Amino acid sequence: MLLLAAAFIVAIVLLLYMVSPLISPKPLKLPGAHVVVTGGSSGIGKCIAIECYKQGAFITLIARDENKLLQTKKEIEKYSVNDKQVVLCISVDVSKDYEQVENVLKQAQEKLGPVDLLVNCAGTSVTGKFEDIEVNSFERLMAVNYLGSVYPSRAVISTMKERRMGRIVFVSSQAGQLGLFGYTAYSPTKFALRGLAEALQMEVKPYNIYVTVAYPPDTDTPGFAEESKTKPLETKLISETSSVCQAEQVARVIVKDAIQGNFNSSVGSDGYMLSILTSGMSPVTSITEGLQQVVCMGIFRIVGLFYLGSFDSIVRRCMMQREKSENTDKTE
Ligand SMILES: NC(=O)C1=CN([C@@H]2O[C@H](COP(=O)(O)OP(=O)(O)OC[C@H]3O[C@@H](n4cnc5c(N)ncnc54)[C@H](OP(=O)(O)O)[C@@H]3O)[C@@H](O)[C@H]2O)C=CC1
Ligand SMILES: CCCCCCCCCCCCCCCC(=O)[C@@H](N)CO
Repeated sequence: MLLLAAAFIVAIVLLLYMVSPLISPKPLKLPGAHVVVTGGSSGIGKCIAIECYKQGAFITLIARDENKLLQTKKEIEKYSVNDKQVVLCISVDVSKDYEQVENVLKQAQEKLGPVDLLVNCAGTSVTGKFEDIEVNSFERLMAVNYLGSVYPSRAVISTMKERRMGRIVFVSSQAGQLGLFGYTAYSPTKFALRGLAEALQMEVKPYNIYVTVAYPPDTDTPGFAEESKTKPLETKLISETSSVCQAEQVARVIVKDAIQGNFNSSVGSDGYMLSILTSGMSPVTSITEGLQQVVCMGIFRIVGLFYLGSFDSIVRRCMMQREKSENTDKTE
């Protein structure tokens, strides 16, 4: 009986591997490709641009601050691998006006050709307790992190469909896979990207277009330094569960997954577990990935419950500490 079951499983796995070419895309060739990186003037976006440039791509950087853009352009150009390579800078707010975004992307495509890979990395964060976060921050974060990824993607998708090729990356966050203390304004914007990515991927797969969602952990960047200035103690302690990554490392993983057309992109062992655990009904891009999800999801849920328990106890401890110090303040 056991033997029969084992034989059955082996047969299924073999069958799956036989159909695997149907679901695994052909890798994108970066040499000569046009890569657009929003948020390309700083942090993770900058490192993604450098990584692609090192592999021979032509780059368009998009961000608001012109000086930062020019400075980054110079920095990237140090890594050129041939003398034809170009770094184009475009100063625009990706979250304000769709027509403006569409226009600048049209200009970029006139100069450097149709976009082969769009990386939506422009984003920002605000942390704090729900009642302390200003109401307009909820709107602003949704505009920058979510709509700021919708607009550039919407502007390039028709050409990608016509060419029957293209890659789109959405940079979400581990905070887009689980909700944590302090991230009531930020997390929903990153969860939203996942919904967008799943729906879009189903639409464009027959056109040979592949979508990647990246879920980076805390990463050492100017944005992270800014965020840390006002982060609640709870958020800090919870985040310390996993260590801070280098932007170069995160960028390398994202570029590799985008080239391969992987739907999911994660860094580190926590990232791996979270991605398996939260894979839900997301598309699968390799048989091995699917099998890992089937086998590990239950076990990782158990691991996750322990993490959640420790997060709850951090929150409770901080609350008691605060109440205690408020009481001593009163009696003094
Ligand atoms: N660092 C981290 O710990 C993590 C970051 N992430 C995500 O990765 C992405 C990059 O983060 P990080 O490298 O830390 O960020 P940085 O703050 O270092 O860089 C953000 C980039 O986005 C640009 N940008 C911001 N707002 C806009 C806008 N409205 N229009 C156009 N460009 C804009 C900035 O340029 P300018 O201000 O000139 O416009 C800058 O180039 C974000 O989406 C973030 O949420 C995810 C997980 C962890
Ligand atoms: C099996 C389950 C394992 C669970 C492990 C959970 C670890 C949680 C740590 C979360 C850190 C939050 C990252 C947010 C980063 C971010 O987006 C901001 N820094 C942006 O600036």
